[in-house]
Amino acid sequence: MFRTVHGDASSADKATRKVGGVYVREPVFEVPVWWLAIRRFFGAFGLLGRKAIKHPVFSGLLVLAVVLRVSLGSSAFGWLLVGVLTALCCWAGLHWSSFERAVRFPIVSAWRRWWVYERRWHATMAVCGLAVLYGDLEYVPSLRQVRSTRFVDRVTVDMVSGQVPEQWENQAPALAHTFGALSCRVQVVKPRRIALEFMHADPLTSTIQADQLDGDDESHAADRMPVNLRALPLGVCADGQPWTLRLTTHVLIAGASDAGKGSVVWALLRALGPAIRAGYVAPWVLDPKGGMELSFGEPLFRRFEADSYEGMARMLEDAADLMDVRTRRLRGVARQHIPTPDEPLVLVVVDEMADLTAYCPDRAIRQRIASALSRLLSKGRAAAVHVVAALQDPRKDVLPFRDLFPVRICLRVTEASHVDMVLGDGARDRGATCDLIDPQLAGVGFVTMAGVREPVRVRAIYHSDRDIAAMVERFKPLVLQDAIPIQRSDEFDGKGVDTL
Ligand SMILES: Nc1ncnc2c1ncn2[C@@H]1O[C@H](COP(=O)(O)OP(=O)(O)OP(=O)(O)O)[C@@H](O)[C@H]1O
Repeated sequence: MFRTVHGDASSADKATRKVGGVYVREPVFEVPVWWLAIRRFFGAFGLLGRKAIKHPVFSGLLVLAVVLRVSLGSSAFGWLLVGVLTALCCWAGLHWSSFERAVRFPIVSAWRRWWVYERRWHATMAVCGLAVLYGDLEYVPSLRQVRSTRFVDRVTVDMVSGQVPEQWENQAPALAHTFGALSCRVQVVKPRRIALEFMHADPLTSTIQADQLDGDDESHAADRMPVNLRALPLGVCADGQPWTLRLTTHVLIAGASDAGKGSVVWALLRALGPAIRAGYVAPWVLDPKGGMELSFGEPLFRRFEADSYEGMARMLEDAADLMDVRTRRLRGVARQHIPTPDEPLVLVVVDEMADLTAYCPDRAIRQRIASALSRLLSKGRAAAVHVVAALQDPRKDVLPFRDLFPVRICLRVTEASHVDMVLGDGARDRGATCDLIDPQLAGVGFVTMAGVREPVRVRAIYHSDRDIAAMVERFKPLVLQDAIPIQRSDEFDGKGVDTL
């Protein structure tokens, strides 16, 4: 292999290097200075050319500007520039979000790539032990792409051979500090490629207002579900993107007192608002805390029980029976019940689950509740009978069925051990530090999301009493349907139906 060596290094001693434990003396050629100058000159052109190809939009605009300047002359070109700037300002004023996506973010990305990352890349990789030495050559992970948004820089990196994402996860705090970010998260894009998400501003420190994510589209056709159950907007993720929930199964919301569990429930009810109004979703609500939290929303609910444990046990049994009836009807016909106004999705909302499963003083009722809940949680999904339960204490003796909730949201908890109980083993080690959430940040928590290895930090929309009153007025059902026909599962004979 030939290397360029300079000055003193051209002496025979310095041209000696160690390869695989053996010292090798390489040949040294004397090269005239004029040849080196020519090589440098053309080398610089080559570099420029490569940069131009790498950034085609920027180089295209530059070429266009030069061509226009030459063909139009300076004053016409000046007016053209003023026109373009005015058009950009109008665009920004009229539709800021599209302007940000198309103009601001690409410019910010290019700037941050150069100023924040590229300048310090090599040194940072070396200092953090992410550059690999092989023989006397140093292999540095290559920085492929930087995409900046308002809160996050997503830096795509090709790892060098022999590296695994865990090495980068171990260095994530050091990388965050070096590049001046609040945190760094490592995501695997594909084998050998990862994305580092540097959060440089936290969108979750301010309260998310009810109208901030108001994407309700009430112009849907009357003959289909007016909301997307696979992406119900509940709040904002730490990268500034909307936090959406897939309501195709049961959901557990865990968090200490005042952690903001109520705000998640209200955000969910609001996201379902158009479907509640049109009758596609029927909330059956149990508020064992005496109706303090959820009674405001009573006009939205098909059934509401806040006073008696007996009534709550009865409601859960009814839901389980309804589920059984639907399951029998679906057998051999379909694998999933499609909600309609006549056969709506039943959303069983329980404000404090421990009140029913652990603190209810009547043992017989507790057993009825446990039996109905375990039936619902093990089978309710296909029959579109979903349970959404809030819970303060996630220990197994308080909620023995917590593993039957496929979707789990963990807000602030009082003990580190609670995090893995809610989100699953290893969730806290992967970054879900729910026990460290600032008590001032009610509604902030972590969720696991499909396709993302690490738990995602989120904050729920906050609904004030006035927002809730407006929501109730806006989404109360158009037709008062106070009954869902139910056949008791133990009496099912395929004939008549009871009506509750
Ligand atoms: N998403 C949020 N954003 C901002 N503030 C919030 C949010 N959620 C709740 N809060 C604030 O925290 C307080 C407690 O919230 P909430 O009643 O929802 O908590 P909780 O977890 O249901 O408590 P508990 O279990 O004691 O009923 C609210 O009164 C409100 O002031």
